Amino acid sequence: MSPLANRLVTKMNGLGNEILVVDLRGAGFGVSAPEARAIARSKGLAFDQLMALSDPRSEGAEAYVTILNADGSEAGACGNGARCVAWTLFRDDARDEIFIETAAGRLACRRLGEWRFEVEMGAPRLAWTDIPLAKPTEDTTAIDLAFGPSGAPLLQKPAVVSMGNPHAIFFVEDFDAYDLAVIGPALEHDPIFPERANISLARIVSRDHIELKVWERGAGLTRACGSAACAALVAAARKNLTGRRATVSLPGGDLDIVWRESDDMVVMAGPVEFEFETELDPGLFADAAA
Ligand SMILES: N[C@H](CCC[C@H](N)C(=O)O)C(=O)O
Repeated sequence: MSPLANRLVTKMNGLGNEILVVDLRGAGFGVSAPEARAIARSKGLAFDQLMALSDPRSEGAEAYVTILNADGSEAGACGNGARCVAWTLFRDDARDEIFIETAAGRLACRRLGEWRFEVEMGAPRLAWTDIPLAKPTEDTTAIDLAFGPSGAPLLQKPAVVSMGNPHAIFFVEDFDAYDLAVIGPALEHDPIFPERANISLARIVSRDHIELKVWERGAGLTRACGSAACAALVAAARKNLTGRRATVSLPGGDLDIVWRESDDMVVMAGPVEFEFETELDPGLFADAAA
């Protein structure tokens, strides 16, 4: 019998961020970008990110998680997706803490409730080489990037943070003055970002509350982005606009983010929603399973 027989595709969302989870552990291989798109196409499923689970690569982890964006590109981090993966793993596990592995490293996931999870997203990477940027930049809280007419740019000097994936955050007063559907793709592909970038607009509501809108690399405008929420809190704290803990309100809802002083860890807590499960078509992996 194919190692892919009787496997499921789980459709979930994290605050409206559309997530597919595919558990391929024990199949002996992961899922490639074309296969991810084939899975979604075969089921007529739209997704922002697909989280493909394969066998863990280190002791004590439940799975290695490959994160694929809607455009097939691979992402190093996905906060909303990590919470959805945690829900699928905790279903059959009585523990309250498990570990998953991603390209960004080993993430601790904790159950806070039946539909609420916390993920330790790792320490922020703040050096220009780690974002990465294409040119040496001393101050990553305000980089040399602008959008709009050179004489009077509409937006300029974003902060940049990597959570295992690149984020640029512009702090603005009035969201309605900017069309992120136009600005996002222009800046996602700006040559300053050799690996492209997720582009966010952040509005400081108070010292512990940020409003955020995100244009996601490889996925476009989404209802929420967990790694962007983490990046925005880190950037705001670095610029002394907030403390090291804030509620981040995205179009899809709120995430609670803390940037721990003791170990530099960024911790994200938020809800997940289960939508449905459907059979995975082994035929999509014909060459890999052969
Ligand atoms: N939605 C995800 C972020 C995916 C990031 C992806 N767009 C990239 O970095 O390429 C989240 O909740 O963190």
